[in-house]
Amino acid sequence: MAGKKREIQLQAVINNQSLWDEMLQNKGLTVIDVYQAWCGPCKAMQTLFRKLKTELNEDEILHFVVAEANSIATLQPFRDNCEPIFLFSVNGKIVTKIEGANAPLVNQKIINLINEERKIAAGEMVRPQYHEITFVDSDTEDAGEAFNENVDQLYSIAIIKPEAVITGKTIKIKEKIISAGFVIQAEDKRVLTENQVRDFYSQIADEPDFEDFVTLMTTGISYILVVSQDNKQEPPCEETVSNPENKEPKETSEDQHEMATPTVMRKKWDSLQEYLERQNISQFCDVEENTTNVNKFIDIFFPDFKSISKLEKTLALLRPDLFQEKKEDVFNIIQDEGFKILMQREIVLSEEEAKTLCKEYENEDYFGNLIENMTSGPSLALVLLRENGLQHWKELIGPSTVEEAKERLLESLCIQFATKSFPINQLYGSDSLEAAEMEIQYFFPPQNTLALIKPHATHEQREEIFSIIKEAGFDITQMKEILLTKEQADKIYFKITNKDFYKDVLEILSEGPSVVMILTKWNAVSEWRRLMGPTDPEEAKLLSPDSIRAKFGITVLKNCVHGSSNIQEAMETINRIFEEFVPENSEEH
Ligand SMILES: Nc1ncnc2c1ncn2[C@@H]1O[C@H](COP(=O)(O)OP(=O)(O)OP(=O)(O)O)[C@@H](O)[C@H]1O
Repeated sequence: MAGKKREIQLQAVINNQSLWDEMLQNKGLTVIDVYQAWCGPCKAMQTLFRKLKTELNEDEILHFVVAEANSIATLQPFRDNCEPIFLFSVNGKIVTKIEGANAPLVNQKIINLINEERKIAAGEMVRPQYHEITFVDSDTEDAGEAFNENVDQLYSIAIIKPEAVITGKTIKIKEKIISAGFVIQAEDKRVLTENQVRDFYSQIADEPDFEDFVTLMTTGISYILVVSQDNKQEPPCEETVSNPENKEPKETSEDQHEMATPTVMRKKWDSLQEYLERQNISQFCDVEENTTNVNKFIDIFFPDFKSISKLEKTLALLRPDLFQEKKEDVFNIIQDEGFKILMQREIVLSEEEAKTLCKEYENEDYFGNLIENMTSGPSLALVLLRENGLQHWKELIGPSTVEEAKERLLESLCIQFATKSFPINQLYGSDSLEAAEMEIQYFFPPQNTLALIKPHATHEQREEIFSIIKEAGFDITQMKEILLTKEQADKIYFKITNKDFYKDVLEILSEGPSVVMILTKWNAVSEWRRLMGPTDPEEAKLLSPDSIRAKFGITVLKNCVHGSSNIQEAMETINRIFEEFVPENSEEH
């Protein structure tokens, strides 16, 4: 069989360089599943490929192949890669790659590229100038950067139209988007210019009432969202629809209530457009998913977006001696180098943790002393953020041992902060983006809290609170707008239902819909309480003038927001209000 191209079910097997070169002659899109001989092609994705093959029905321009990394010279950089890799070749050029069996991402990429091919074939679009990607060996020093190139996040642009904004549907639409596992990466509200409308809606420019449509779109505020698939969250496989009969959206309050129920889930691999259509809300929100157009509109609406999305997080650690003696010096350097400290935490490492962190030195004479030193007092763990942050921190701190730094990097922080008794770099930085993610999860495990924006908060105040939440680094993991009946309110305020003032709390809550959210980040419960400020807005104004209650609270009852008091209460209320929610964090299972 070696050297022969063989059709197995839907994927051709490429197992030598000449078959690879031959494959590059394919017209249209070829999806290449790069596999390792020892583990075989990715079985989990076969179902997706089969589905797409049938649904798209494009035998001439859609091909699937499996290629064995070790036997093809071009694929050498991927040898021994543990994760599956999917390459996308268009007319013989590898235009992009996705690491990991991320079905929604792969699905969307294929649909986008095939849609482009169809448009090109129909003369509706000129073939873009593809930038062919280069493969970098994951063992090389550039691994961090290479990984960054590989993270092929797929974005969509969604425009919530003025008629939806003015009739108060914005939050409900955003709530649906978030509940389905999409992530709103950026948003802006503005009155679109005529040119922007014409550009975004160029495909319907020939329709007879287009000019009226342009007028409508330019006479009120629209919301523009950049939405991505949440890579971490697999949407549920099966669709559960709370009320399948209700196909026609209505403008009534009943409709609003229907839209607020979060029980309609995204089908596996739905695109944002498909999802909104199935939710009967696509008439309020238009979506652009074509990669080329999305990039263009991101540049127009969010010119800083790309530089922001290049920001990298890394874990940094100041070992005990350095933390005690020179913390300020290190902080000054961190600031001067343009890093933002996202989180920081003092931690006394257990022996086991120190041994895991210092595993690379376990055969050295000094290993015992090293572990003793590492466990002797608090270390400081930091999460740093900066463009190219991971690599930059590694370069700053230098090699992991003083001996090595003396040989080749005298200007490194390793030398600057070296002590006679300690042969190891007093500073640590993650080795790769994957390692950084795991280490950050370890040192800063995410926690969930339940947050509420009370009905009296105005639309503008709500928006400002969302900005404060984002700015503070929370993820809004779930969100719904609901009228809190007594039954619902009891689930949140179960600890105060016997208080005299509880009837007043219920009255305040009955004045209109509240926004209920699950906020997620390290230390979420106390962080959210800190952002809220003291219960009484008057006290908040004195003690915490920047807090939400100081800014927007009116009275103790109308204090704008609520948050769980402790982790236990957060877990209980989240379970009661978001019954379908399964926390990712083991601490909360
Ligand atoms: N003495 C009071 N009189 C009137 N309303 C009160 C009083 N104490 C609390 N409340 C209202 O009840 C809500 C819940 O009370 P709780 O004792 O749980 O307050 P909290 O933990 O300080 O704040 P929250 O739980 O809202 O974050 C408060 O946010 C406030 O609106």
